Amino acid sequence: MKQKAKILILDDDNYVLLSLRILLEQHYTDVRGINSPTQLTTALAENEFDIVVLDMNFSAGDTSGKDGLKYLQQVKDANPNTSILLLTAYGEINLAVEAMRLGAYDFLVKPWENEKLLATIKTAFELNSAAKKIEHLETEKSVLLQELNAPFNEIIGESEAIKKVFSQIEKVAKTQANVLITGENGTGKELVARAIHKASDRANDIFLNVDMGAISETLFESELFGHKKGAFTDAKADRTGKFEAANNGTLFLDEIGNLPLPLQAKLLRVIQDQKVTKVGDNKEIDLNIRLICATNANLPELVKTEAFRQDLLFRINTIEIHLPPLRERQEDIPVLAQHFLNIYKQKYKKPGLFVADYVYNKLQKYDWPGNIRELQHAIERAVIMSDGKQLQVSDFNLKDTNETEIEAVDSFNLDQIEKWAIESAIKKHQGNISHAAQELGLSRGALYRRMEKYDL
Ligand SMILES: Nc1ncnc2c1ncn2[C@@H]1O[C@H](COP(=O)(O)OP(=O)(O)OP(=O)(O)O)[C@@H](O)[C@H]1O
Repeated sequence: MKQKAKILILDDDNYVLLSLRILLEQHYTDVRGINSPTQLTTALAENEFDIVVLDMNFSAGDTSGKDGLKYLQQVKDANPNTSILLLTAYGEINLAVEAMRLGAYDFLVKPWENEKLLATIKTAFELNSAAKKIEHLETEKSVLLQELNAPFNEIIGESEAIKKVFSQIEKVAKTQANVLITGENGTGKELVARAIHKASDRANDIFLNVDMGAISETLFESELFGHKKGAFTDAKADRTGKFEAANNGTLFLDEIGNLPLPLQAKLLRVIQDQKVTKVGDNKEIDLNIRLICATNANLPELVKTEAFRQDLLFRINTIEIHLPPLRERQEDIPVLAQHFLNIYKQKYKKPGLFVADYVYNKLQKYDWPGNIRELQHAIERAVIMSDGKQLQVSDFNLKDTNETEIEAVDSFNLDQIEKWAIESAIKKHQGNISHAAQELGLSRGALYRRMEKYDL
């Protein structure tokens, strides 16, 4: 079968042109010939050639090869990815060197041997295709990296706690230190790991996330270290392990506290040696990996009960970054809520939606056991379910606090009674301020002023 390739031959000898075309057309789908350099500009403008076969000498009697070098440059300028094969009757080595320096793929002396010419063109074409594939993968990679940098990868927060985390990220990113990120589920541990990677010298390499809790004990070595075909019954082909795949980049081992003790020993060895060996192989692969681990467990406590190896803990926690739960950084709740609201307003095409201050107050009082992930989901759900312009507390479907009954007043303090009446009216009308104001006999503005006064 013919190879799908576009080849151009430029030679002022019509006999050479014809024989080359007949030869190459047997192997390639699109072969064109031109016998004058004056046709070169148009040919290059109209086509993207994979290969150009170029004569070196055009003006009769000129053997300096200068013409060939000039046209070589023209082809390169038109498309730097085209492979150029030069032909000359006078095989001068210094001319060949000069041509290669200017970017020619190879150089053949006339009269050529057909087999050699075909072999040269075949290799040039294969290299050219590989280069295109790499270029394509590079583009794909940069698109993926851009996606990773999308809104969900921005760390939002204004609290002292998150400012401390920002400063820790900045200090640690450029080093090679192993980092342990601790915090409850949904506090942003993975986000912080990605931020360290993005700010490190490895930013243009891979960030590979492995959930240690999700890997079965039997497949652990094969998944992490890889295996050779035939290493065990199900090993039908060679497999690259996560460590090898993350080489030169950052490996993020999430839920490291869930790793059973025997596997901790295996992991420790690889981290210590910075080398990995595939199951069923005896070749060692050198590793150059930035390791970031995360856990929601208290590892020192697990060390005390001998559920986690102390030596492994020392290896992974050169620097420790702790993410406090959201309930301990309430100042972040309104900015985070606003951030997610902006994202979901756009996603669900509800541009006018907003959240009143008193709703933010409620969100701040809720304890968010699922942390930022729970807040994010609550906002998404609220945006989907809302039909008006304003999100109400009831849209958030908050467990506990939303259902909490407003305690009845047990005093005759007028302020307390007024606060109670306002809270009750708002609750009765499910956060609809106009209706609550009407019931209370107040204007909307007056009700807002009182809500502010009582911090509702
Ligand atoms: N400070 C923040 N700013 C913006 N988004 C955040 C922030 N922290 C967390 N998120 C978002 O909350 C969600 C949960 O974060 P992430 O997965 O990083 O948490 P985690 O601690 O790794 O959770 P788990 O322990 O369950 O794996 C993600 O969608 C993340 O983008």
